[in-house]
Parts: sequence; structure tokens; C-alpha cells
Amino acid sequence: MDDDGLLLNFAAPAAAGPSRPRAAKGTPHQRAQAQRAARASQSGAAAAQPRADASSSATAAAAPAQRRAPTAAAPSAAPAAPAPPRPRQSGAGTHEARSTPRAQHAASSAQAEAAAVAQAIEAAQAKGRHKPAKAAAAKASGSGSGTGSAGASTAPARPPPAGVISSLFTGAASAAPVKATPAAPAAQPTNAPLDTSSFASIGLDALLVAHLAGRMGIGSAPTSIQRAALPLLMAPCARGAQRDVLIHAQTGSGKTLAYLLPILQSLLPLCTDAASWIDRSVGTLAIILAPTRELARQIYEVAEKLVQLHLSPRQREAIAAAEEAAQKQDEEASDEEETPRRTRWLVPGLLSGGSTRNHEKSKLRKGLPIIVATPGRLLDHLQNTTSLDAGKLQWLVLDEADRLLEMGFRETLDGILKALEGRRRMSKETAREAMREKGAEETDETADGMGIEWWKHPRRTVLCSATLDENVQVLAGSALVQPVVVRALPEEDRKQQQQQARARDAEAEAQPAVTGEKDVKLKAASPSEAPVVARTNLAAPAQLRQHFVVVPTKQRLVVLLALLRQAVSRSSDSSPKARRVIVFISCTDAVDFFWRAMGGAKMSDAEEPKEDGSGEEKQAVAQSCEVIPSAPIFRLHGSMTQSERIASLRAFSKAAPEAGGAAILLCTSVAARGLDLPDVSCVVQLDAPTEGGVDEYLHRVGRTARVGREGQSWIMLLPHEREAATRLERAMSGQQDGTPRLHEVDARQVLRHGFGGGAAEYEARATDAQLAFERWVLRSDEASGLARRAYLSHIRAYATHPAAEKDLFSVSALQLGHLAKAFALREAPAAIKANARAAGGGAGKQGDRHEKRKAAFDADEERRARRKAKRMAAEPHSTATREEHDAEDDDSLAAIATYAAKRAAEKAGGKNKADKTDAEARMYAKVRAMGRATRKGGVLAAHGADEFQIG
Ligand SMILES: Nc1ncnc2c1ncn2[C@@H]1O[C@H](COP(=O)(O)OP(=O)(O)OP(=O)(O)O)[C@@H](O)[C@H]1O
Repeated sequence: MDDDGLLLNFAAPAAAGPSRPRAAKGTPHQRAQAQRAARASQSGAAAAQPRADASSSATAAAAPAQRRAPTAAAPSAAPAAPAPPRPRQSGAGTHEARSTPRAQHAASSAQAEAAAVAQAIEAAQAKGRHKPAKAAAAKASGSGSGTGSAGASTAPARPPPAGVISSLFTGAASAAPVKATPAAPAAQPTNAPLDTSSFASIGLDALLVAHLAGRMGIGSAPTSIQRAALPLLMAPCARGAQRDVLIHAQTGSGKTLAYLLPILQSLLPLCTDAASWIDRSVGTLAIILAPTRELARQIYEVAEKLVQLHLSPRQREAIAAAEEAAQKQDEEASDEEETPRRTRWLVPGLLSGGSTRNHEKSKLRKGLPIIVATPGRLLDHLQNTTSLDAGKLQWLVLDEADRLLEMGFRETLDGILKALEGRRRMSKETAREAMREKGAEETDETADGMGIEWWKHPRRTVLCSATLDENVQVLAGSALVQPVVVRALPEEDRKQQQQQARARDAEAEAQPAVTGEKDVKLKAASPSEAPVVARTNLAAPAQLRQHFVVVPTKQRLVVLLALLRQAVSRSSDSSPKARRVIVFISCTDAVDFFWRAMGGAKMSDAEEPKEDGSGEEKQAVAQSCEVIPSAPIFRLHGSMTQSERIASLRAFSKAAPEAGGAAILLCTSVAARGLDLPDVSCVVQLDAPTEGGVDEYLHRVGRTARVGREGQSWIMLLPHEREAATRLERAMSGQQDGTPRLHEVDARQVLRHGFGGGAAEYEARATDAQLAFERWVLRSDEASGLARRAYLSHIRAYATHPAAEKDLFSVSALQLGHLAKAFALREAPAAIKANARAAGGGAGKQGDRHEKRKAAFDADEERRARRKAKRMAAEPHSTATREEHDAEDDDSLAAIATYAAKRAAEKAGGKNKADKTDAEARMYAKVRAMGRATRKGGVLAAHGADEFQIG
């Protein structure tokens, strides 16, 4: 990592530095909130509900009053020496602060907040809304040294659920510093275009060569995998010969063009005058399947650019120039100029979830010779849309095959393969009938009525993946016939092979038809058998600089901010290109929270702009964050609508076009595969992948360092997850030269680079940033709700790590109190859950579609949790299940154990009470529904399939 030039100007926090006096009487916004809180308090409307918003409103309201009477809640005195970790007692908070100069800033900044919180607690108590913290929460919060609650020293009997303010930089953060390891020398890119080969020399049509270099700006040199795959896929596909291909190459190595170019080249003969009768109605000749809508759209866009082949005068010149440069086929080139190709009919179409079926159907009626689709939507059309004519299909590509399988598309793929076979047989039969009608001598079972031999060659199927697991091999066994596995060569073989290639390229100039590359590692397998391919160790592009940082749980937020400040800083790398950063987060709620909080957190005490209720803030595509200035922040996750996802991705790709500009995308794993976003200079994994292990890690980091470009990646690990870095290293080491690729960087170094200054300064600035986020969370019910949901969903997601990773990623190892701070929450873990439940109904009432969807998701999760609890009772020794379940009810670990024990005891006693209760509940629900129907004059009918035969 470059140490120089990362000391950013932290203008806003500096202005709001340690000695900055805070507003004496509160802002007008706070005063307004105070009045509202007072009115609510008088009316006593919600006295029975433990609502978090009461504390948040009252917090702001109480601040001015508290500042007038500081003794009411401020810590009486900071300890003279660094305080030893002190377990928080149930019902009593402590404000931990060291009397070192650097700790004093945290104390002084936090004092005003502490006063406000203490006042809030009083307000909440006055309303009788307080709910004591559970023992489990106290245990979790007290486990570290940093979490204490403000005001404890002045009000020891006061329970602290509404506000916990703790210092970021106490015991937990002062682990032994990481030994600096010298950065590995920059490695040669492994996915860059080869300087020893050209598209022309490997047999690509001159028109395509010119098009790639001209309109598409790709250049004339293929990447290693393209050089390996193109000749194989462009060679004629004779019956019985090897024809199907499994492409296995690193991320960002140009796999998309490795299959799209051969497809296009094979269709070019149909674009000459000789086949001028062909139009869109010819049917679908190529289908490309991708696992996600985003990836499907991206491939579709590349295909769309590729088919823009029409012979404009400029292109003719380009072709002539390309052919002159290649010094070959002069005669053919001039022939081509006289007979311009027609590619107008080559229309690609996108069929993917999220767009309307009717619109797609109307496109299919017109004809789509090239289809890019997601599997579910394609199968749907194959089954229901008669105008989808795939009988003459020549190409089928399954991109990101491993992901397709991981996402559970196996059955869908089988269905698609069967449907395609059926269509092919039917089409062939129909054509044969037509030929027979024309005359017996013309009968040719491979030609259609126009004499084109669509069925002469079998369909070619291509599987693509950056990782090759056993599932992919099984799929390859059933979907591919006599497959060839094509891999790009590892670095150590490359130089030697390049020399051989030079010699071969020289030969190729004399013989344009390329019939295969000797340096490709091929392994054929017999049909219907999985190709026997040893699972190779995986590798990230060699030029990618990979880092990991072990972060104390409660510093997650500020370390993330520091990393982002550093990543978007102009001085963080010498490239003049725009800097785009992708941050992977484990769940959609957490993405939403960080995205909104980054836009909402304000460093100054200036009055917040009033929300007008129009929801504009929510609908904006980008947020701008005061802590990370001049880098618009976007988000992407599966709960966004399709149009939001497209708008977000487009805006992120187009943001900061000027040199040195920056943009940040917060996303879930939905963006991990295949997405080719321009100029991504850094990938940050705030959370390690919960599924997919090292494969997923590689796909995520593969969003940067593409086609030979530089890039850096960071993964943030909690202290108990440190070993994960060693495992990643081990999994990746096989393809590397033994030098460690994953470098550890001290969290303090990240903070220093991100926030600037010495220890006292960066700690003060990080504290200010943290407080700004906490203030934002307290500002409204909506913000608090977002933070709580993010926190709870994060824990749920954490519990989904596979059993093999549970030794590192166990929910029981999480410091829940500290984790709450990482979500800018000042509530104890038990209170978070209670408050989230209490506020749960609000989301639906607001009519917000996303909130409703998430609420439904949460309800589903709850149901699953209950089922798991039942299973757990049946199998009390299954630790994996127990841990998974822990996450569902993070603040009630003890309660779950009790519940499990109770259920086990019930079962042992032969009284299956809970089951009976469930059945009863279902039956009562049924009776109630029937009663309602009767009252409304509905007709009731019992049928044999019903669970309860209620007369
Ligand atoms: N020969 C080439 N020269 C220069 N750029 C290329 C070349 N081939 C492809 N590219 C560009 O490289 C980028 C990455 O290509 P692509 O998305 O196909 O990679 P990939 O191997 O499929 O990556 P992933 O495994 O992440 O899906 C694209 O922007 C593409 O335009």
C-alpha cells in the first residue's frame, strides 16, 4: 500500500475538532423535536409501548437542558489512567474514557451526547416505557472493554437501554500492532491482452477485427483465454468431432468475447448477399444464459455493440487497413468490399426477470436471432411463448455456470435443455416434410425449405466459469458432448508458450485457418460423462494487490470510512482514471442502512434540512457523504426494483468521468459475478462472503484488476475471524509462486491514512465521524429502524456461513454490543430487538413496498427460525443448527437454549404440545376465515384435500 499522499484533508471533522464548542441551546430542529417530545410525553399516548423513537426524540430534546446543567449526566470524572475493562452491570452504564489526550476528545465529544442520552432515559422512564436490558445483552456488552453507557457515574441505578455511548478507542482496539510486511513487487498481469498475438492471426474475420479495434475500443490483441478458445470455437464443427467447450479462466480475462466473437463469426456467412432472404424471422440461432439480470443485461449490451456491423465508408477503410496490416487475403478483402454484408437482421434480445413478459413476447414475435436470458424467464418462454422459435439453435452458452448452479437453476437448466432438444427435433421433422413435398431427390434431412443446412452440425454448447467446482463438472457431463476444457495458462508457462506462439503466428500468416492451439490444456471426456478435470487451485489476477485488516468490532464503521476515504483519494494511486470503489456487504438491509446513513450523517451541528415527506431522499440514486467528499455513493441489491438496479449501475458506471473523480457502490453479492464495471480501482469486503467461500471471494475481488489493469482489494475481518485470511491464502497459493498475496495492514494504519494526522488526531476525527452517524440514527424513527434492521439482518446473514466455517464465523463469537456500535446504534442488543419488534408495524403502514417486502422476508425468517428451533430440539447435539438459530434471536441465546430444552423435554415426555398448538392455531385460523366468509355471504365448500374437514 502506498503510504505517501494518503493523509487526506479531513476538512469537516477538523472544523468540528475536539475543542469545537457545541451549540449551547440546541438547533432549531432539536428544539422542535423537544417540543414534540414534551407534547407526546404529556399526552402519554404510547406509554405502554417500549419505543426507541421516544428516546431518540427525547435525546435531542434533552440536549440543551443537559448542557445547562452538566452535572446531571456528564461523567463525574474520567479515570486518571487507562481504565481496565469493566463489565457493565445490568441496569447501569459507564462512560469509559481514558485521561490520555487522545481519549479526551472522545470524552468531550461524547459528553454532550451522553447528557442527551441520559435525559432521554429519564424521559423514557417518566413515560414508563423502559424495558430492562436482558442478562444476555449485558453479558455481550460487557464482554469488551469499550462499551459502557453514558451517565452511569451520576445515575448508577438508571438502566441504559435507550442510549449507550462508548469510546471507540479503548482496550479492544489496542491489540498488538501488526508487523509491517514488505509489499510484494508488482506482478505481471495475468489477464491482460497478449502482446504476442492478434485477433487477425488467430483467424477472426477482418470485419470483426476492425470493429473491435474501432467502434468497440477493444484493440487488436486477444487475451490468453481468447487466444486459446477462439480457434477452437471458430473451427468447423463436424459431426462426431469435439465441439463443446468448457472455458475456465480468471476473472476479467475477457470470457464474454471469447464466446460472442465465434458466435458472430459463424453467423457472418448468413449476412452476405447470397443469403439476402434471411431476416429476423429466421428464428433464434444463439442463446446465452446468465445467472443474474445485471449480467444478462451486460452481455446483451456487448452483443448489441458487436452486431453494429455495417459497412460505412469509415469501416471499409478500417477493414482495408486491418487487412493491409495483416497482409493477407487481399483478394477476399476486395471481394468483401464489393459485396457488403447485411447484419441488420442480427438482432439480440434480452429476456430476463423484471421486465414485462408481453413486451418480450412482442419482440419474440418479430424474431430474435440472438437471445441473452436468465434461466427462469427463458424456460417460461420456451413453455408458453409459441413465437419463440429455437428449432434451428446453433449455440447455447451457459455463462457463470457455477453461479447458475449455486442459485439453484439446475432443474431449470435441465428443463431448458430438454425443451431445446424437443424444438430441434420438431423443426427438423417439419423441414424434412417440406423437402419431401418438394421432391424425393431433394430430400435432405439437414436442410430446410430454403436449402440451408441448419441441422448439418449439432448445436454447440459452451460453459463458462472463473471457478470450476464439482457441480459444474456434473453439469458439463450432462449438457456438453465430447467437451474440451480450455484454460488460460498460468504465468510460469506463459513466457515459454509465447515464444512458441510467435513461431506459430508466423506460420499462421501463411495459413490463415487456425485449427487449434497446442498450448491449450485439453481434456476430452466421453459424452454423458463429466469431464475429468482436476479442481485446480484458484487464483486472483496476479497484478491485484490484496489486503486484509483485522478490525475491532466497534470500529468497523470508522475503519470502513477510513478505507473509503483512502480508496477515493487522488493520491492513492497514480492512475489518472476515475476511481470507482465497490463495497460488498452481507445483506440488503445493511446496504440500505449504510447508504442512507452515509448520505444523512452530518459532521456539523447545522440545522438538518427538514424532510418534506415526499420521499425524494429515498428515491435519489446517489447519496453524497460529508465524510467522503466528492464521491457519490450508489447501492445495488436484490430487493431493489429492476429499474432502480439499472439506474444505479448506470449512474455508478458513468459517475466521475473526469480524471481522478470517484464513486462508491455499496452492494450485496449480487454484484460479485461477471459484472464488468469500468475503472473499478478497489474492492472492499466489509463482510466476508457468507456462501461460496474462496470462489466467492475471488469473484468479488475480480471486479477490479480486469484485463491487465491494476487494482487493490481489502477484506475486513473481526479479531476472531483472522484465521480466514490464512485459509484464503492457502486456497489461492497453488497457482502462485509462493509469495503471500494477502497482506495484513494494521487497522490503525488504515485509520491514520484515511483520517490523517497522528494518533490523537485520527482517533478524534474517527470519533467525530462515528458520532455523526449515531446522531443520524437518533434523528428519526425511520433512521433508527433502518439501523436496527441492518444490525439484526447482519446477524442473521452471519449465521448462514456454512458449517465448515463455523469455527471462525460463529454468531456466539460476535460481540453484539460492539456490533451495535458498528451500526451506529446506542441501544443494548436486547433493546434493539425489542424496539425493532415494537416499530415493526410502522413500515407496512407507510406503504413502502420495500419495507413490506423486507417485513415479509423477516416473517419468513422467523418462521424458519421456529422450524429450526423444533429441529434443534429433536437434535440437541447439532451445533451448526444451534448456532444458526442463535442468530435468529441474537439477544436471547439463553432463551433459545431454554426453549430447546423445553421442547426436548416435551418430546421426551411424549406430549407434543407445541405441535398440537400449531395445528390448533391453523385450525382456528381456518375456522375464523370461514366465519368471515360466511358473514360476508361467501360460499363455503370443504374438499377432501383440505387439512381440516370443518363443516
Ligand atoms: N482482448 C481484449 N483486449 C482488451 N480488452 C478486452 C479484451 N477482451 C475483453 N476485454 C474487455 O475486458 C473486460 C472484461 O471482460 P469480461 O467481462 O468478458 O471478463 P470475464 O472474464 O467474463 O470476467 P468475469 O469472470 O468477472 O465475468 C470487458 O470490459 C471487455 O470489453
